[in-house]
Amino acid sequence: MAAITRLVKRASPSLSVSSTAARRLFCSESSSHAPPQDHFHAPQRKDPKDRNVQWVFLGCPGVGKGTYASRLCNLIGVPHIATGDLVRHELASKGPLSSQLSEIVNQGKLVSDEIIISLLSKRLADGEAKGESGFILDGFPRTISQAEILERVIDIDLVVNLKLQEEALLAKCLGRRICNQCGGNFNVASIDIKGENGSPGMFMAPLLPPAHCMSKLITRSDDTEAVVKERLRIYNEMSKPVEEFYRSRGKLLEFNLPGGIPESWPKLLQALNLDDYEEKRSAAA
Ligand SMILES: Nc1ncnc2c1ncn2[C@@H]1O[C@H](COP(=O)(O)OP(=O)(O)O)[C@@H](O)[C@H]1O
Repeated sequence: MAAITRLVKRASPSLSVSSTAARRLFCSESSSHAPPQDHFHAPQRKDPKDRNVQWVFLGCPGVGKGTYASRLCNLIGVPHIATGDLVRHELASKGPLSSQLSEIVNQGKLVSDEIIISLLSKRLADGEAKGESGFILDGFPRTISQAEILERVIDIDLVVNLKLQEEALLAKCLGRRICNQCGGNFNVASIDIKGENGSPGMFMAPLLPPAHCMSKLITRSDDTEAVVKERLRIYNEMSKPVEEFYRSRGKLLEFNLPGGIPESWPKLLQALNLDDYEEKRSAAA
């Protein structure tokens, strides 16, 4: 526990400071035959005191990375950058990549490093132009090669590995709903796992939308049972090793979700040393 506290303190020294914009990554116009890392310009590395946090959220599909990462981003004032959202945005824009992407995503496969890095670089460059500082990355890196490329160009302070009992993951993915008007994320699954043989039970209440979103709910095209199973398989094969990559660098914070948002959110804040963050921030203002 003490080691985790030290890790979190080291990773979030400037949480209460609205720091100046740190230099981020840019998308270069390099040839499509160049190795993926050549799509990044090396950023100027800044002392963590002079910028906001640069965190990564890892975890299986359905674990709730997006939910917790976006709540934390609202709390600490950094952008939530989810590569899945960047891919879906590209798909919806019907741009040159969209037909290629839709086939890959709807089979539950990973998009190539080259495409994902070019989407991420563009997002970071746009953010820098707007004066953003820091981020929480969600869904990237997802392979060892992505982690290595990222490490070459930017400092990651902390990696939060969210974990949930495996039997809940499929149900959580199948229960996901998005409001096609406001873009809000909801979940209609009610999960009630009985504890047995010493393993704890777990209850997760559905996260229902407000009445005005109810008739506008849509399901992601890749949230079908067959595709989710394939995504879970690919996570175990390609993304699980990324946990060890960061564990060996002393950057991994393991967090077992004890239940739904009401049970998990306060505990996550505690684990991140942010439980009294709002009070500290108003005291410092
Ligand atoms: N870092 C990445 N590398 C490769 N493909 C990605 C990456 N991030 C997102 N994708 C693509 O976008 C899809 C949706 O991603 P995401 O919303 O993060 O899904 P999940 O619910 O599986 O975490 C993935 O299945 C994959 O096809």
